[in-house]
Amino acid sequence: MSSRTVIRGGLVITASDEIHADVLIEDGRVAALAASGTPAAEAWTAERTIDATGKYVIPGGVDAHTHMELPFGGTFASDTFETGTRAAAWGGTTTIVDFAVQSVGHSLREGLDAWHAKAEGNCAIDYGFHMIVSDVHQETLKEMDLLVEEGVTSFKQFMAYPGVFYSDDGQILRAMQRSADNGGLIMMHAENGIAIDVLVEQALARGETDPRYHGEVRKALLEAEATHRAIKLAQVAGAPLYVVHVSAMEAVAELARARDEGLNVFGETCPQYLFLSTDNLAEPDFEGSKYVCSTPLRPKEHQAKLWQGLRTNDLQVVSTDHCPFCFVGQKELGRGDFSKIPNGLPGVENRMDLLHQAVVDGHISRRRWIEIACAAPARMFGMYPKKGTIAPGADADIVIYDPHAEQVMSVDTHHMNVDYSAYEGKHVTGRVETVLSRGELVITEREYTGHAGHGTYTPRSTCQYLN
Ligand SMILES: NC(=O)NCCC(=O)O
Ligand SMILES: [Zn+2]
Ligand SMILES: [Zn+2]
Repeated sequence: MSSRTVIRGGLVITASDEIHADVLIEDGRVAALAASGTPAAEAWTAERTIDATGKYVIPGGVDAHTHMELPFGGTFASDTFETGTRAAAWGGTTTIVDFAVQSVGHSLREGLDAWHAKAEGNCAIDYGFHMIVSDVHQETLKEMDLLVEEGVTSFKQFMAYPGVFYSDDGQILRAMQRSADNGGLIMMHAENGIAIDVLVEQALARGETDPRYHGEVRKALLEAEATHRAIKLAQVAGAPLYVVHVSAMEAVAELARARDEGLNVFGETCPQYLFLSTDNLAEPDFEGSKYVCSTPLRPKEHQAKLWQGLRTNDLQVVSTDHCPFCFVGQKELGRGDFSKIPNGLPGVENRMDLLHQAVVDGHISRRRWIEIACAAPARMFGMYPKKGTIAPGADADIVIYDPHAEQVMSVDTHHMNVDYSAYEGKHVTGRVETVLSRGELVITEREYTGHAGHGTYTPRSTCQYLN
């Protein structure tokens, strides 16, 4: 028995088009689009009709950087796959790509299996995995080939966090050479962690223990240097490179230079770098700890260069790096020593709204909003056009978005499992009203109607964004 839904009267926005169209959904997929009011659209019959008059009809968001339940600094990110994917749906995101972790001394397979076990049966929306590679040796390199074949086509390496996730330049080069052969995409956490650890030690010895020193020791120049080094290593390996959570304007300049040379080098930034700054890190009474993440928040003047990079396509993707830790009991682990504050911010629920606010503020166009939040991440990580657009054959992952609704972001109203909002009190225009995931209603006129276990694992093809 086929099931049909029709969404009528909205403005359908994709990365390439804006059209007043009705959307026909059949068996979880987009079956057809037709201009609203035309005989073709009027002829459609369906079991369910959703009125989207005066609303936007947009692809569900694709958040390609989340860390549900990530072990970090002696604790775990506070959102589970159940709570985190539910919150994502509330915010108009219908696909996440989370990071499975290889621990040192263990195989990629063990890490991936553990992350499958955490996610399976618990997700409200679809999910895929990247693999964090912390221990590069011959077996790991062979396993990378197998993972690419089974749909885990991207690998994160860290130039930061010595002794935990860190890879040295030789390990990075070997993994890049492997990905040049097997089609994988290396995602780089680009900060010079060895130099940063020296600065951390020196700051603490001077008695500089407050959260704001986290931002001071993790210098923009050390992000730029690592970005430059990663680009050169990728060039030597003949591999593409995706730099995650870019926050420094000097790093954007490195990416822009590489792209001008025609290299397959890509960059992601996150809402926290676009909307927050070192002013937040400097908030008194340890409140600054709520804003500790790496790369760190930068002085406000970096924001204009990030917006510019998003407009010029020197940055292609905005993901959240959602990695929430509660203030009470988790961020507090770093009272008296900023280096012990677990790194990460909540945001999986806020991204689509914040980027719509960027449209309202004139930073980006509506289509660029959909490009950087839906289409580009889907293409970058091998899920397009199943995810990231509204077109015949695509999964019916669709958001009905009210562009005129006003909201105030707050811990009192959000759905993430964390005891603060990084955007507390921020007024934004626009709000998610209804969300469909593969044609099923997950949010219905601001009520949660989804369920854990609806979300399925999405194996991915290799990067679809290469020159
Ligand atoms: N970004 C951050 O502070 N925490 C999550 C781990 C990472 O992405 O480096
Ligand atoms: Zn990182
Ligand atoms: Zn991350």
